[in-house]
Amino acid sequence: MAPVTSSASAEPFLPTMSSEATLRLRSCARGRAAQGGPRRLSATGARGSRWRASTARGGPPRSARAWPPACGLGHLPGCGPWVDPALVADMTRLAREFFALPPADKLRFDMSGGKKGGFIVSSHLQARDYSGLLARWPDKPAAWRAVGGAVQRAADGAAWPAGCWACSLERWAWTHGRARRGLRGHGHNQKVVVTELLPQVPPARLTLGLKRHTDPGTITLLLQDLVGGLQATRDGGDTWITVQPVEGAFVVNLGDHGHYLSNGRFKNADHQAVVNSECSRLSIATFQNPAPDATVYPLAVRDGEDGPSWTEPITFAGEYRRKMWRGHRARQAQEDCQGRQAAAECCQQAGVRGAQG
Ligand SMILES: O=C(O)CCC(=O)C(=O)O
Ligand SMILES: [Fe+2]
Repeated sequence: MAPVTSSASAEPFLPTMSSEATLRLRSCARGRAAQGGPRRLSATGARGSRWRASTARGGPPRSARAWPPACGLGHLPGCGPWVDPALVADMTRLAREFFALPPADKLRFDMSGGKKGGFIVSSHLQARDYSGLLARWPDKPAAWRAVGGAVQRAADGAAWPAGCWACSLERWAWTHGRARRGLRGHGHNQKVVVTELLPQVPPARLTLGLKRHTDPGTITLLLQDLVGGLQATRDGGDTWITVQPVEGAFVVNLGDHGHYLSNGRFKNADHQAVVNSECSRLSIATFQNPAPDATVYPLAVRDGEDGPSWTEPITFAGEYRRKMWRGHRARQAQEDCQGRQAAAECCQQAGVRGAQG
C-alpha cells in the first residue's frame, strides 16, 4: 500500500532531509501521546482480525461446530515456533542503517516515487522464489539482501507464528466438513516484504502517513518499532485505535483474501499508519498472499449461522484487479467532484449561474 500526503510539496520526502540528525531507535512516549492517547487493543474486543502473535501455542480447535478462535484478538490455533529474534533484530538494524544513508543511495530503491508520505522499499514483484527479492533489494548495507531473503524464507509459514494460519483454517475446515472444492489450492506461495519509514513530520505539515486500507492478501505479519502509529478502526474510520507497539511482537492482520476464505467470519483489518511529530517510524510488513490464479471457494457455513454465506469461487488475481479498479473509479469520482466544486466556486465568484453538472 502506498503512503499518501496532503502536503502540496512534491520534494522527495526523505528522513535525512528532515531536521532529525539520527534515527531514533527507542520508544517515543511524547510522540505517542501526541497521537491522542492510544488505547491498548484488548482481547475482549469485538470480533476483529487483528491480534498479537504470541509465543503460546494452541492446539487445533476442538469444537466441530464453532469457528476456530482466530477471529478475535487472541491467539492463533496451530501456531508454529517463533521467528528467530536475531533475524528480526538484524532486519531492523539493517533497515535503519539503510534509511540513514544519503538520499542518492536510497532513491534508487524507493517505491513511493519520492512524492508520498513515507519511504518504501518493497520486494513488490512478488517473486515466487527469493531471487526476485535478492535482485531488487537495496545493495547497501551489504548484508541486507541476505537477511531480507532469510526473512522472506522464514515467512514461508513454518517459522512464523501466524504464517500457518490459513493452513490451520484449511485443516480445520476439512476436519469439520466446511471445506469446499478448491480451498486446498489456495497455495501460500507469494510473499512480499515491505520496509517502510514514515519520517518524523513537523505538526504544521499535513502529512497523513499510510492511508486507510485493507491488505489484499491472506494475512500480513507486521513488525513495527516502538514509536507506534499503526491504527485500526472497526466503525468505518469514525474512530481509530492505536495499536500499542510491543517489543519483538508481530501484529497479524487478516487481509481481504482471508476475509473471503473464512466466508466473512474473520474480518479484514481496516487500518492506517500515522506519522509522528517527534520520531521517524520503521515498520516491516510481510504480506502472505495466495497463489494468484488458484481458484478458492469460501468455507461452507451451516444453516442458521450469522453472517454472509458466499459460495462463488475467486482468484486472488481477479479480486486484486477488481479492488484496484474500484479504487481507481473512486479516485476519479473524487477528482470529478472536486473539479465540479472548483468550477462552481469559480462561476459563483464570476457571478455565473448553473455551473453544476
Ligand atoms: O506501517 C504500518 O504499520 C502499516 C503498514 C501497512 O499497513 C501496509 O504496508 O500495508
Ligand atoms: Fe496494510
